Amino acid sequence: MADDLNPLAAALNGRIKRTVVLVGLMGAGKSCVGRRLAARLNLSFVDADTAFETAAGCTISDYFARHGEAAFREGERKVIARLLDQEPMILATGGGAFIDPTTRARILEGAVSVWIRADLPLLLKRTVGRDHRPLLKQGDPAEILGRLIETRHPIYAEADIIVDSTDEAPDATVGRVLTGLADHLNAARTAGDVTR
Ligand SMILES: Nc1ncnc2c1ncn2[C@@H]1O[C@H](COP(=O)(O)OP(=O)(O)O)[C@@H](O)[C@H]1O
Ligand SMILES: O=C(O)C1=C[C@@H](OP(=O)(O)O)[C@@H](O)[C@H](O)C1
Ligand SMILES: [Mg+2]
Repeated sequence: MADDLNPLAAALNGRIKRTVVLVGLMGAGKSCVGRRLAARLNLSFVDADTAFETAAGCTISDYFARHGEAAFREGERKVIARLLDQEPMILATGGGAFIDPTTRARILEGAVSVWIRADLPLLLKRTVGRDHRPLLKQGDPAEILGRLIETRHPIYAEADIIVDSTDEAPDATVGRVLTGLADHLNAARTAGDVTR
């Protein structure tokens, strides 16, 4: 129930000193959960994909078609570096952002990272019929996502916090992120890390 989240969010009031970066595969729910999480924590929400599209003046699909994936990755890296220099916020990244070694190093050094983890059936269910993800149009989405699970999951596992997204309402995942953040900050405090 949504109201159960209030005490969890209240316990984090004033304790978020670094941007919280959501990572994970397409369809995991980073954008959806990130927006709700930000509202709960009274922090601003930015979706790195939207920020990229604003900077580029076109959709990610159009950008891929015109300039290719490598150019997108370069722009994505710059957009996220700029966002990480701003005041703490909730930042939903696109699924490939944390895979870039430079972006990953910056996130691990200066932010709190949360992997929103979901299994293949759920990722498929949430991405089917949506046509704004160019990578999923390059073949069979199940095969593509299956391959990305193999290559990317070990990298997402480097995140500070791991939260499972299940076939429940988005607020169930928001609650797990809030709990994960509280545990993470408590552990950092116990370890004497006052920067977190
Ligand atoms: N429990 C849930 N958590 C997150 N997203 C959900 C959930 N249930 C349905 N969705 C839907 O799944 C779709 C994909 O989510 P999105 O946030 O765009 O994923 P991502 O940004 O990780 O690619 C959205 O349409 C969202 O509304
Ligand atoms: O996984 C990826 O490489 C991508 C994920 C997308 O974002 P979402 O994960 O929010 O769908 C978007 O950045 C682009 O289509 C590439
Ligand atoms: Mg997204």
